[in-house]
Amino acid sequence: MQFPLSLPVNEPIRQYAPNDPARASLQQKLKQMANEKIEIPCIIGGQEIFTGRAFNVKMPHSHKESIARVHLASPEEIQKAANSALRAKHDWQHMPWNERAAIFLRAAELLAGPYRDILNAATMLGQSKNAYQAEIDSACELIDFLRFNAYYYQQLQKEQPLSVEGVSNSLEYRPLEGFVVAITPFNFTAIGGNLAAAPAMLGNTVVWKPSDTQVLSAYYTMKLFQEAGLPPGVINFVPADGPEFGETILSHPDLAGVHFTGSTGTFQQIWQTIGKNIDKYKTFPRLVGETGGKDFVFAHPSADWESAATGLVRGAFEYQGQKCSAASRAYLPQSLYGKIQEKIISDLSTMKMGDVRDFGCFINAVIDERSFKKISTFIEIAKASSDAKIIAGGNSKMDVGYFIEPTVIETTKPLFRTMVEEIFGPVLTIHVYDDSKLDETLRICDETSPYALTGAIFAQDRQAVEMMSKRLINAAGNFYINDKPTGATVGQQPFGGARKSGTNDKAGSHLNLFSLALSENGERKLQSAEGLPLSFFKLNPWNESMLNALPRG
Ligand SMILES: NC(=O)c1ccc[n+]([C@@H]2O[C@H](COP(=O)([O-])OP(=O)(O)OC[C@H]3O[C@@H](n4cnc5c(N)ncnc54)[C@H](O)[C@@H]3O)[C@@H](O)[C@H]2O)c1
Ligand SMILES: N[C@@H](CCC=O)C(=O)O
Repeated sequence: MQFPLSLPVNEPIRQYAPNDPARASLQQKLKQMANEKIEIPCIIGGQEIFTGRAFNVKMPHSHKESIARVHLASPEEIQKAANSALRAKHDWQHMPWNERAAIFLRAAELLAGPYRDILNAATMLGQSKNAYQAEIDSACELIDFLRFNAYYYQQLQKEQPLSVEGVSNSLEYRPLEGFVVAITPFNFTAIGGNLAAAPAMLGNTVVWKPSDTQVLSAYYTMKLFQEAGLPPGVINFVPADGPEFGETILSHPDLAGVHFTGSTGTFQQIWQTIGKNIDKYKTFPRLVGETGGKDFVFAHPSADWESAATGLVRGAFEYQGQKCSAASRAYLPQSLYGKIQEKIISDLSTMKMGDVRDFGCFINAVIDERSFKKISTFIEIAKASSDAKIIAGGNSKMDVGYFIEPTVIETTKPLFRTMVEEIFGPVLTIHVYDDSKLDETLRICDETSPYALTGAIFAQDRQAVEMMSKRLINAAGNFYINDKPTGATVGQQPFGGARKSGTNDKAGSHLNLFSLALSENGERKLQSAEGLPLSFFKLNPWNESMLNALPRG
């Protein structure tokens, strides 16, 4: 590895076009993986533990096919994982930082090479992503997280306080005292890997609980880290029942931090449990949580209607709307609505839905039966209401896989239920506003949902862009201008939201490293002739990011 590190470039995205050899190679890996049924153990202190408390991993798009059996940790293994993290801490923390970073940079190289097909195939089969959606997640985004975080880690160590004559000040960047818990969601393989790897790179040791419905790709991510040379016990891989895991791990006295991504409800539960246990801990655990969203697209009458329609279709329906950033409510002016509606319906009619192994399918399945039923309930609510009508999609079937058509609801009520609640599926609700009611509609958009994750405005009038950006400043952590609200790229659009969307610690930037995984320690040495004693102070610069608005032209 080359140290010092230079600023990385984002990993190029493979397209998997019909005659591309990369496509044939990925198809072969899909075939192989679909035909094997692996046993997935807990990996604690480097040891594989097959607990026998097992369940089958099924493909969401073909739920009669099971591709793995996962062994869940009981409270006993969860405790073991915490103890293993504590045992590994001393040696790991004292390894030179560039040696630790080198392990994760090696993982990035392996993932860009021989592991690419493995992680992409596991993400496609286990989470029902098409090849392109898997590529931007489990290959490119995870590679970027690993490379950029190593670079940011290097850079932030250069952040040192002022020293004046006779006084030498320094900041030491060190891991938290205790262990860190990474609790990760189903929808992004890269988020799972990053939530575990980022604190580890900084010298923390970690207990990682992946989601039940992402465990296949999480397991291969863990194998990748091991192959890259991660010492035993630095990351302990513990598939487990969520609430049981929470109750057990969050009462451990050495809990130092939680690195979480998932729903708002789960994060609130974690926070409450930590509050309840606050007297038990040796330190105040750091809490970093990126959570739910009800992301909007707002078109101004000056908008380029074609861009707005494309932004809506891609923003709402890529990966079946199961991105926390997915557009799920839209405010469109009456003057443009006819043309936008026509293009949305026409674009959707070209999108094939089906199995991920058919590379022609843009739309695949939603993650599981629970999700299928929840999303279908929202569609039924719209069908039954006189305040709403379905203008595209609306059908679903689960005989083979959990398939829900991309569905567009139009409502006359801006506070209709599907405009307010997170659905996390392929459902977009549109409210058409009278052009003269722009001001009132902006207020409604800002006040409708408890979340503030992503949002996009479409406008060509520069004064309108300025005015709308100001009016919606607290409504989104990632704010897009003339672009869809999804697809943040590491290093380019640090990602995270405020209000009920999380602690806004901006994954994919140095701010995330400051926020969770570092503790800082400043020292002032007075070296006067009188021989004044050493004194000591602490700095606390880990405030929430100020990056609320990240305009992109
Ligand atoms: N803001 C972001 O960056 C971001 C990114 C991805 C997903 N999300 C959000 O995640 C949600 C979808 O993911 P999900 O369905 O996997 O979320 P989830 O909240 O159901 O699960 C997340 C993780 O928490 C675990 N868990 C559940 N109950 C727990 C408990 N009581 N204690 C400890 N752990 C517990 C789960 O097993 C899983 O590993 C959506 O709300 C989406 O908006 C947000
Ligand atoms: N970072 C991703 C969303 C992650 C949440 O699911 C995006 O910007 O689309």
